Amino acid sequence: MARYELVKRSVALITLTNPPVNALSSAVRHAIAKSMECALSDPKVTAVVICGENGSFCGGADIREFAGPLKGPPLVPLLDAIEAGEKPVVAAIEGVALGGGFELALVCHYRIAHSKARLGLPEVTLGILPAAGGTQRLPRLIGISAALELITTGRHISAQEALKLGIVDQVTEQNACEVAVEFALRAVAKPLLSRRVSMPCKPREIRSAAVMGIKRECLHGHEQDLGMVPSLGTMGRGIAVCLARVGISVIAVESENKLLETGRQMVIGMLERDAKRRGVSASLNLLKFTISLQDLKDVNLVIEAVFEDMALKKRVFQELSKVCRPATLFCTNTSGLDVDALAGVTDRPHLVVGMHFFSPAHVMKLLEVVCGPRSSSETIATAMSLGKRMGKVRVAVGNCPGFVGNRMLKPYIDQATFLLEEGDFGFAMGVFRMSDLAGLDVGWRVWKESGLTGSDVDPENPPRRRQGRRYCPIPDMVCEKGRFGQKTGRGWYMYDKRGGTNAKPDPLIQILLETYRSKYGIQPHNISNQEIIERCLFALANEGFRILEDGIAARPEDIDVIYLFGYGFPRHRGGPMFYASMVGLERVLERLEHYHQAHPDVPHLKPSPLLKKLVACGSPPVQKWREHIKTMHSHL
Ligand SMILES: CCC[C@H](O)CC(=O)SCCNC(=O)CCNC(=O)[C@H](O)C(C)(C)COP(=O)([O-])OP(=O)([O-])OC[C@H]1O[C@@H](n2cnc3c(N)ncnc32)[C@H](O)[C@@H]1OP(=O)([O-])[O-]
Repeated sequence: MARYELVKRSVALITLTNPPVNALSSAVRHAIAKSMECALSDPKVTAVVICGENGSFCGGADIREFAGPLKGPPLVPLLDAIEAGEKPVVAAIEGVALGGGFELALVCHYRIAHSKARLGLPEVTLGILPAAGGTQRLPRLIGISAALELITTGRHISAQEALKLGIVDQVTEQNACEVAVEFALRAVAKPLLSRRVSMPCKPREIRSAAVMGIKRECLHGHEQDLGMVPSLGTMGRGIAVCLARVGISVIAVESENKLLETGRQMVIGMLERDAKRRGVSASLNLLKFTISLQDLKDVNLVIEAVFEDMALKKRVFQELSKVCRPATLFCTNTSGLDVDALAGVTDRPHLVVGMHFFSPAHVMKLLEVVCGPRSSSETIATAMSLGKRMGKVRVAVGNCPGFVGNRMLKPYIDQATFLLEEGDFGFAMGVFRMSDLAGLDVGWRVWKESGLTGSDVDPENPPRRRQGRRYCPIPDMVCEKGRFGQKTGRGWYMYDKRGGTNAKPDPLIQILLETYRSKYGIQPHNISNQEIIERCLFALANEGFRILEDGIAARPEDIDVIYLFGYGFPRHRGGPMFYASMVGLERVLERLEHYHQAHPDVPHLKPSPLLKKLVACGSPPVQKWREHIKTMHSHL
């Protein structure tokens, strides 16, 4: 029922022989157990390959034995023992690996599939669930949502899809068994721990990383030849410094020699100042600067920090897929773009993750690690552990526009814009100062991309409303005047120079406001500090409740950490969610209801269902909110 032979002098080849589909009958299970015992105890054997006779790996539990009592060794402990063994086991999958056959492949440390192979967990079609570890191992390998889809539909997938999902390590057109034997020989010296799918996920050790950025100016004109245009922008420089100062070798990518030299000097200067301050020597020998993407072929990980433009980022990842080794992790430093859409253009979606650094990256503590639906647990664990090594406060978040921090910022800024006043709440800076610092053009571009403003939008039809809700066009008007904030020396405030930080009220903004109000017949009235605080901060927390409901953040404390470390939320207030609990959820709900009634065209003021639910449950303390949240993100 299984043939055992030694090939290439050191590989134990176990061939299942139970026609027609090598199902796991009691005799087959018995033969596998005996063969594994031989392989693990024979010192000549350094690796094992399991395959099936006649071009079929294994069709699963033997349906013909379903009616009778269980005989022979049970499958689960047998599979656990294969996974736990100290010699690498490679599955050579030809034909089918279904049900228990797929589960057998999942306990092997590596999986090689023939291009025509099909894999799946069809148990649901028989009215049962996978019972030999598939429901546990598959989600660990490819994430809950992808695994759940396969388990609940029973769908068979092709070898190519299995490769994309990260289920198999290699697809071959040749004899899968022969390829697997060669693969097994190469796997002999490698550590097995991270290959055991059922074991807790271990992060990879990152020794070398590449950081690449593209300046906005490079967006147009050169885009056809991406290999030539990468350039180390502000974020890229900060990230390179963070990596080098913790002992990781860094290749920083620039687009041309002139930019390369400027970038090199800036990074070296930053590292030297940092080392002096800390009383250590600067790790300059870890840095390499290049204008060739080919130099990235051997790095463990790439952090892409190009200009925030989806088309551009996609092209970068397509190029990286061609250049880098298949095992290289790809991280995108984006402040809100769809990480999964980027993963989708690569040849390794499971190795793609978001790393949202905050500017300046070598100073700001916060790092949002954005888990795409296809990011593998190992990829996320590696990004989290790399962030830890870089001294960051890491928060794993889900993938949605703006993730956690920037998604919550939108209703907060909206309220401030509607009010056009500053609150005095103890924030490191008010909304308008913060917007000037971040750059007003950033939000303007996002609004244009989402069709809220721009040349295609008629601002008067209807006025002050867009996409069925209230819209304040004043920020657009400020941007149209070329006032992008501190970097242009003018924004909501005026500054002594470009890049200056000394903000003064600008009479021109006052004139703009007055003209605007008179055009639309708006009678300005006094707004109390209390209303300013309530509308801004309760809208902020309200979005936080929605984020919890959507499973984008795992717990309210994570949201608070993001706001404390990334957005200057006053420490003594504990973060927006803790603040809401201190004010009292009932009060927050009552005020939001009040403001939503007064402004029914502002959906962000509508109390979230989770807030209502928590109030209905007697307003439990923050640490108990999790018990009331239905949606849990697979990776958080
Ligand atoms: C602890 C348990 C854990 C586990 O989670 C539970 C399971 O694995 S549940 C199991 C999960 N697995 C499944 O649900 C797989 C169900 N099987 C299939 O989907 C298709 O048969 C397969 C795709 C394999 C081949 O399709 P195709 O090329 O169109 O060919 P075909 O359809 O004409 O079949 C050819 C011959 O193979 C025979 N046979 C097939 N499977 C088994 C089996 N498991 N056993 C025995 N025999 C099996 C079939 O009866 C037929 O025999 P015959 O004497 O010539 O009449």
